[in-house]
This record gives sequence, C-alpha cells and structure tokens, in this order.
Amino acid sequence: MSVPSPADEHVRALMPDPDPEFAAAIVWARGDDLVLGHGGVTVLLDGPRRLTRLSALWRRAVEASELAPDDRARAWVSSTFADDSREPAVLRVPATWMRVSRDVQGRPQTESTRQAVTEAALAQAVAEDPRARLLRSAAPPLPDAQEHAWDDGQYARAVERILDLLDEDAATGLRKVVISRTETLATTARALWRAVDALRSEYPQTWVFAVGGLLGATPEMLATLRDGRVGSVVLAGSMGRGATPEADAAARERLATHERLADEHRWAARSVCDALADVVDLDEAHPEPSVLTLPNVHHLATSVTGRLTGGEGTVLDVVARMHPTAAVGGTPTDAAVEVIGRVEPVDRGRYAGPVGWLDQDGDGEIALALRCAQQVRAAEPDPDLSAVMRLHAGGGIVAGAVAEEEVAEIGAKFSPMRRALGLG
Ligand SMILES: C=C(O[C@H]1C=CC=C(C(=O)O)[C@@H]1O)C(=O)O
Repeated sequence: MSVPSPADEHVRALMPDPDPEFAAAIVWARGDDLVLGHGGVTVLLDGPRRLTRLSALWRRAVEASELAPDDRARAWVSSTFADDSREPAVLRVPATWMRVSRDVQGRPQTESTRQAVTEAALAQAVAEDPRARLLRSAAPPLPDAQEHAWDDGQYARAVERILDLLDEDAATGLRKVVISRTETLATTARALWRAVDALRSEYPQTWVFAVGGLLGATPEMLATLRDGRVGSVVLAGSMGRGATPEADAAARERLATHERLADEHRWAARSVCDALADVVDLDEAHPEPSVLTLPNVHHLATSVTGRLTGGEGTVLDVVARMHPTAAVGGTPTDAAVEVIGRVEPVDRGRYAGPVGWLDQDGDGEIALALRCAQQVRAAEPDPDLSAVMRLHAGGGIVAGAVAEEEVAEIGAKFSPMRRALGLG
C-alpha cells in the first residue's frame, strides 16, 4: 500500500497552491501520517538562547491572539545548531495545515485546520525580541552555497585530528566529538517533492521533514511533550547494515556487544537524563539500550520518559535544556562544540539543530535534524538543475575509532538522501 503523498492528485487538489516553492513548504510525516503546512509567515531569529526565546515569542503570540476554545494554533521550528551560525533559526507559522492519513479501510482521509495565531499578534511578539525578524512570506531566504565540502580522504584526516585531540586532551576530559561532513548536489525542484515521497516510503520509522528548504528523514526524536508527559529517544553508536542476512545479523550483534560504542551511547543517554533531571521526573534513570534497525544503518537506542514537574514550559523549553546533546555535539558539550567550530569547514546551519512543531499549549514533537539536506542559493545557477542541495551527515568520534569505519558510516548516512534525490 503506498502512503498518501503530496504528489497524489487528491492531496494536491486540496492544497491551495499545488506547486508551492519548496522552501515555503512544511512537511512533517511519519509512515502513513502526513502533515502539510501552507502559506503564512516566517520568523527568523539568531543568537544565544534562541530556543527559549522562540518559545517565549510563540507563547506571547498565542496569548495576544486570544484564542477561542475551538481555535488551533501550530508553528514549525527549525533551529540552527550553533550560537554563532551565520544562518538564522526559522519559525514557520502556516496559514493552514492539512493532515492526511488513512482510515481503517485504507482510504485516504484529510483534515484541514486554519491557523488561529494572527499576523498582528506575531508582529507584536517579534517586536519584543531585538534579534527576531518577521517575514511576510512563507519561504525564508536560502543560504548561500559554501564551497568547502570534504572528500573521503579529507574527512578521514579530520577524524585522525580529532583522535589526536582526544589523546592530548585526556587531562581536560574531552571524550567525544561529533564531526560532520557536507556534500553539495544540484537537482531539479520537482525532485525535492519526489524525495519527500521516497523518504516516506523507504524510511517509515523516521520523521520526514521539510521546513524552510531543509529536507530530511531523521530517526532521532529529541523531545515530545503531551499533557505533561515528556519522551525522548537517544541514538548514539551506529553500524552500517550488512550486505547479506548473515553479515547483517553479525553487524547487529557486533553493535549490541561493542564496548566502545556502548560507552559512547551511555554518555549520550546520560547527558539527556542529566539535562532533564531538573524539570522532568524520569520514569527510569538509565535503561539498557536496544538496537534500532533502519534500512541503511543500525543504531543503539535508549528511550527516556517522564513527567514535566511544575512550570509551564513548552516542548522548546525542554529541548533548550538538552541541545546540543552528545549525539550531535560531544562530551563534554562546550569543549566538543569548540572543536567542531575549529575543525569543520562549513557552517552547520540548521543541520543537527532541533526541528519539529509546537501547538498553543506548548505541546509538540521536536526531532534532531539529521540525515538532511538544505536547499542553498548557487552562485551560478544551472538553468536545468534549479535546486542545489547541501547534504549533511556526521558521526561521533571517541578514542579507539577507526577512520575508514567513520568514512563508511558517513557514506551510509548520506545514502538515503542521495538516493531520494535520484543521485545515489
Ligand atoms: C550526527 C549524526 O548522527 C548521530 C545520531 C545517531 C548516531 C550517531 C553516531 O553513531 O555517531 C550520531 O551521534 C548524523 O547522522 O548526522
């Protein structure tokens, strides 16, 4: 059974504008469940504490909109990884959003919702943050392409450099650094919509997202908040899939029993539990990891759940305590983030930042923007290949890591997006 798709005629017929510019689109999908946002406005915001500032801004806008009991409000967020990124965080407030799912007989059903947060209320909320800007447009400007992608050899040398730093810094406690790589590819605008469909059908366990031209399929849910319940899934420690059933079973077994990867995973899970401890009453402090198997890679996974204690924070306030987790930064966080800034040649932009949605109560789902590609503005655009995408993928480096294995892991993480874009 194929999943309902933005390319399906009945879905397109329901969209007010069947061919929106891709950067204007909002997609949030998992398996058969698809939400598409349309139109509306965009808030851009940068600088430190941007997640709590975005949260406060959204709450001010909801309050100023004076919602009636049946009104619904929802915004999508895609934040930058680093405080000093040259690219801004994006808050997309669509005019309408549509949910497409299947009924029990498998027939597509759609439900459309109008945004209750008004533009005037948003303008008022934005005016209170000197580093926020309201764009009366659904599509934020695309970042410029940056020409510093590494090839496999350069990436392997960067891994060696991190390994030296981990050695040297044994005294300072640097234990893990997540470094990432980019690759810039030209494709067509239509291919981006087809990529949404391909990612949804091939990776039904992941959250497929498109916000402000950032498109991806992430397996990692950073935080969900619903009626006071918080959930988070920590992924760290990975192994590529084997080419035959026997090799794959061996890869899975190797991951499940790998001491170095188990340590890497434990630090990541602990960093999430520690970050949440002040505001969440955790159900179980340190559960054992399981193995999550995706079509391209196996991951060690730990699920963390609990109840938000006191306060009236939004899901973004919860995420603000966690970001950057050890799955995208390293251990300890500040030292690892400093090394990333020094070693990586390309600004991460919104890769490895939180991406997801929140509603008028502050409930929502915020994932980590992994295995993704950012649409960028080419210096000399090719008229036949109208969309240029900057692919991102990274991996955690701890002492004992092997450079060739890290190169292979990045290849495995790039492959879903390359294939979805028809370039695999
Ligand atoms: C940073 C990425 O993956 C993280 C998430 C899961 C497993 C990871 C790992 O095993 O290294 C990474 O920490 C990425 O895919 O770009």
